[in-house]
Amino acid sequence: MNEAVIEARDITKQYKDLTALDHVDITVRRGEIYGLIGDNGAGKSTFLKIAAGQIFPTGGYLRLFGNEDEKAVQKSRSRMGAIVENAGFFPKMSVEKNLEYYRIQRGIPGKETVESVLRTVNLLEKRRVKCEKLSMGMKQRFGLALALLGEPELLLLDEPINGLDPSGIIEMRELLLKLNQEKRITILLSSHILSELEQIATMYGFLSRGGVLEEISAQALREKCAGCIDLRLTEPEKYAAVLEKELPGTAYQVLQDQTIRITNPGQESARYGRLAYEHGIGVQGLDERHMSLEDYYVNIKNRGKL
Ligand SMILES: Nc1ncnc2c1ncn2[C@@H]1O[C@H](COP(=O)(O)OP(=O)(O)OP(=O)(O)O)[C@@H](O)[C@H]1O
Repeated sequence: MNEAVIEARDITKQYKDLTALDHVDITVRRGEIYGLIGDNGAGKSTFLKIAAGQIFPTGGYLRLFGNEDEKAVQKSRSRMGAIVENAGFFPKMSVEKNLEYYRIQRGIPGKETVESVLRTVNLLEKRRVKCEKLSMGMKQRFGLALALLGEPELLLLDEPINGLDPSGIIEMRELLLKLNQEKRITILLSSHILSELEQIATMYGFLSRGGVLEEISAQALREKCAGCIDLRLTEPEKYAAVLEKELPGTAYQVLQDQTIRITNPGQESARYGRLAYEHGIGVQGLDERHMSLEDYYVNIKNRGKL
């Protein structure tokens, strides 16, 4: 297992009487693309801001690149790049001049750095364009260029695909994959667009109302979502009992709408239907499906509410 680059333990953030984060444990390991998932107000941005050092937790601690001591944590932030707030820039200044300004301000050596990051994010030909003239997608990539200035090992990105059109989304997805795979940059990002996240993330953290519901690797999640069969039945409770007796060990959930969901079915779907008929239970519908990240999220969120 790769070393942890972020270890958040028991992190709490209190804003007067509002608890934005409540004893949160999150571990991000080197090489991962870690997707933070949660509804509006779940605490994603708050966590990213704490990791980026823009705000401080009211409880718990954060270990960065193995450092826990306050000063060492602060120092190790030079190894990360972040777009957490909207990337600040001087609207009337060109893309290149803006980046050059930030390079100098942050004490990053090498005049060629600006050209190199512009090439990485595919903005080299827009170098002389004023920032205010950039499209939304270009602004997002400009923000990424800013975050990449210090050659970070870790990127923190809050909603990097928010507001992008379909081609902007594809471009950003390919860019993030390239940074992760070719430059070996670990990425922690939040997104509401689960179908997008599903295409790049290797690890997920589900946040709800300031707490972590679950951390799970993309591989484990794929296995869990490998397939399921939804059976709509006249007597779901009776069927559950039959299932436990006839096919012990079958993983199932009783859903609303008279439905039983069998996860990771070990049998052909017809076998589950036959089992109902054999016990006098009517089958009103049988639907074989794969769970998406979105389905999974809805499921664990509902479980969290119980
Ligand atoms: N500076 C602040 N002062 C007071 N409350 C705040 C502040 N910043 C955030 N909050 C509150 O903390 C909670 C978590 O907010 P946060 O922005 O972290 O959520 P989020 O998961 O990023 O949501 P979104 O998806 O809408 O960006 C919310 O209830 C929010 O209103």
